[in-house]
Amino acid sequence: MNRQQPRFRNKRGVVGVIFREQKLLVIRRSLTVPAPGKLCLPGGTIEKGETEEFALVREMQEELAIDVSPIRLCWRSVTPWGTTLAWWLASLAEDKTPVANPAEVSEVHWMTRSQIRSTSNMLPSLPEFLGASQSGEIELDVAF
Ligand SMILES: Nc1nc2c([nH]c(=O)n2[C@H]2C[C@H](O)[C@@H](COP(=O)(O)OP(=O)(O)OP(=O)(O)O)O2)c(=O)[nH]1
Repeated sequence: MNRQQPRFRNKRGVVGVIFREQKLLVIRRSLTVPAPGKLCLPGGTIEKGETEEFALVREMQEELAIDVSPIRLCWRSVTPWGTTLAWWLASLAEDKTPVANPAEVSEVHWMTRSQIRSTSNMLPSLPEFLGASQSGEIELDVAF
């Protein structure tokens, strides 16, 4: 048979790393999306043809109704299910308040490292991110 193998392409995601007063913007996923109720950072799938920065800005708008400015990529990781994630530092104007889009997000919090550590039910990438930033593998622009 002369049929081409379908080309396997892993899903790609982008994650927003956004600080305010040395606290990290964290969300809890809604009950109607994959990984319902898990704590994680805001983000989502990079659509075909999008740059990472464009997907970042779009996802922050969709999930939290905020306009963020991408600063720089700070980490790349791969989930246990094969999604590659681009973690982008981004800034948010001080007078802007994230508002959860309930279709995707059930809670929004600004959290310290220890507050996140003492919370349960999170995506595995979140403690991995904390560990990598603590070990110096990830360089952040704030004390966290
Ligand atoms: N948003 C987000 N996704 C994460 C994190 N860690 C992690 O492994 N993921 C995974 C879960 C999904 O497999 C993938 C994309 O996230 P998602 O579930 O929010 O996006 P989605 O596919 O529903 O796409 P979309 O509708 O939001 O565009 O990345 C994280 O901290 N934040």
